[in-house]
Amino acid sequence: FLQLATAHEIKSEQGRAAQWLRDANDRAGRVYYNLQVARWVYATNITKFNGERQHNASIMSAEFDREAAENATSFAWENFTDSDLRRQFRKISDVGSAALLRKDKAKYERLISLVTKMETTYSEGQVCDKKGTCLDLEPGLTRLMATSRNYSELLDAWKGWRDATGRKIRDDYKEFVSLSNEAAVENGYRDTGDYWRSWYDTADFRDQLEQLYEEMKPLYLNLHAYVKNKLKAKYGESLFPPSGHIPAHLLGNMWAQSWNNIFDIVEPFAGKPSVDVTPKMKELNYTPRRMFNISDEFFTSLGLEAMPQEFWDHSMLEKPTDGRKVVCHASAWDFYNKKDFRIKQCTDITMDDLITVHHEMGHVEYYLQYKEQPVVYRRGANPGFHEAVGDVLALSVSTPTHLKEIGLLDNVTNDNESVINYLMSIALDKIAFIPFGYLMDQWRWGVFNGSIKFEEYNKEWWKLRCKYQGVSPPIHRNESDFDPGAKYHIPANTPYIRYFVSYVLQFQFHEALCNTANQTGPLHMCDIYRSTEAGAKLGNMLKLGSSKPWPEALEKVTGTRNMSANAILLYFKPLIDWLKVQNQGQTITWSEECPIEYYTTTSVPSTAKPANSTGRLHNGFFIVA
Ligand SMILES: CC(=O)N[C@@H](CC(=O)O)C(=O)NC[C@H](CC1(C(=O)N[C@@H](Cc2ccc(O)cc2)C(=O)O)CCCC1)C(=O)O
Ligand SMILES: [Zn+2]
Repeated sequence: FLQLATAHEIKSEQGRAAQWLRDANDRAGRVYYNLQVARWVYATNITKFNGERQHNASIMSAEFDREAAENATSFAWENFTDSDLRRQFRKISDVGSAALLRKDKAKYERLISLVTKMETTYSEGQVCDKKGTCLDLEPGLTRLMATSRNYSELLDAWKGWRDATGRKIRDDYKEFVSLSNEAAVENGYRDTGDYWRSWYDTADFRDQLEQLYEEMKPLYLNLHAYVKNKLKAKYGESLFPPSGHIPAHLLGNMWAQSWNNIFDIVEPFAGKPSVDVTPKMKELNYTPRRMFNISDEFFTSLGLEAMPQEFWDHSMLEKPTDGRKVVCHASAWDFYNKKDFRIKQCTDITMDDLITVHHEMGHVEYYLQYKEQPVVYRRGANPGFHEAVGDVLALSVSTPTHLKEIGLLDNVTNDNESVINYLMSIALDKIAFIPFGYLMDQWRWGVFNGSIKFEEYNKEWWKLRCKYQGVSPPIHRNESDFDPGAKYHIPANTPYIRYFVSYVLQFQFHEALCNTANQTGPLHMCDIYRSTEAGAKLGNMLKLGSSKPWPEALEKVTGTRNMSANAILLYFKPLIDWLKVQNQGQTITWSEECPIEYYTTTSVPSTAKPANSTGRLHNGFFIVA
């Protein structure tokens, strides 16, 4: 047919196809708007009724996607000469899990019901003490993990959270995996992980990730060794397994994924102006609204879009006090009508949450910048780009000079010791995260491709946690536990490698924008505040959405088409050198296997007791006195 077709016929078919696409994009906008509204109503008011409404909206949206993909096949789009039409058709033809709808509607309904059920179990999770006082994850358990310095109190919260969430969704997750894989195969992929990686459109993606991890590993090993020594001094050597791992509940965070909350324990040089502005925020009676205004003002100082009035009118910036159950895990929302954009966050008055505010607002800025694109292109260049935007600005906001400028620091000293203190505070967030950001989807891809069996979900999770993060479970674990399920993104089925990619990209963007802003000092002191040139460079990339391959978007900002760890290593260079001196003569690695015996059954012999321990280590367990 094509050989015979004249250029004229192809041209007229492309004309018809372009018209069909415009119409399909318009209809998609309306369908997705209704889906987002239903999801928002449920996330901000968890009730049975709202859950059913959300479920039905998800079915409608999936039906639309499937039908649009079906109609797209009536065009010979693979042979179009117009590469943009081809790109739009390729994206419309990829329906994701909605492919299962075509094969078996009941299975698709089960798939989305399982995700809603797991995410709801997670969001309703609580830990109650003997007196019946119950703590939610936000703010109660998060504050406890950040501020408690009591080994067994931390352990109770750590174990309690896992009992209240992971353990409860273990079987649901197993069923979810098989349905999700069935959908992926129906959509033309080997398994769900294969589908998720396709969004990066990079042939050797896993090799590139491994390479980036290896380049950053020395920095992590040195930080881990230094922090472990400080924690041993604090809690006592005997509570640390001889294998070299750090018990996972001592790092100031429920998942040991960022360690900034234990800065006071690891601070290199005492007596310097504090880099933790949380006390100052409380002293100045900061409100969530003020935190969001600070972030909004940073974006507009760059010449980027301000949050529209609808954002301020309809966002949920605080945890409701009217008894409503909500999904507190922060999130940013595009309603695909070019007008409604929101953030839902149970904002706490902390530096951590000020960073999160910038992170979420970064998502909304991306939505605002690409809102004129066809709906199929209203995505990040790749998911890592979407996660990097807010964090890039937060790197500037976190500098002592910027914090002083906005009144959160009284005085700034930039002698060498202050610089080390500052870099340590940022490394506890950014470097500590690297192995966690890497291992989350290593585990999930293994589950999806079948190399990690259901009977070993938890064992394989802890093998990765021990190998990459060098943290170990502070209490015996078995296969009734499902510790991955205690991390939001697993029950909520949100992919995670995007954050690892973002932590690499955000330093590449930071370096490039600092050059554009003529910031000539060291990279870690750069603040792009008020640089409209930097803002224009960033904005022009954000406007692309996913309309171009991500290396092209990266090149527009940084001049290179490849991810590179050079920028993050440059940023932390003074700290790396300092840590190497601190760790001289020390072993900075740990034994690969976990310092804990596995009970492959689903119960644990009575001999192994929870560790409210004397600290004596007995075949991997802390035994009762
Ligand atoms: C409708 C919808 O779902 N929208 C998407 C956005 C989109 O795709 O358009 C969305 O809002 N996702 C929520 C998710 C929330 C957070 C998260 O989960 N962060 C990771 C890792 C991390 C931690 C610290 C940090 O500074 C940066 C990353 C974690 O907490 O483990 C919680 C706190 C920060 C970001 C997010 O914003 O990425
Ligand atoms: Zn994000």
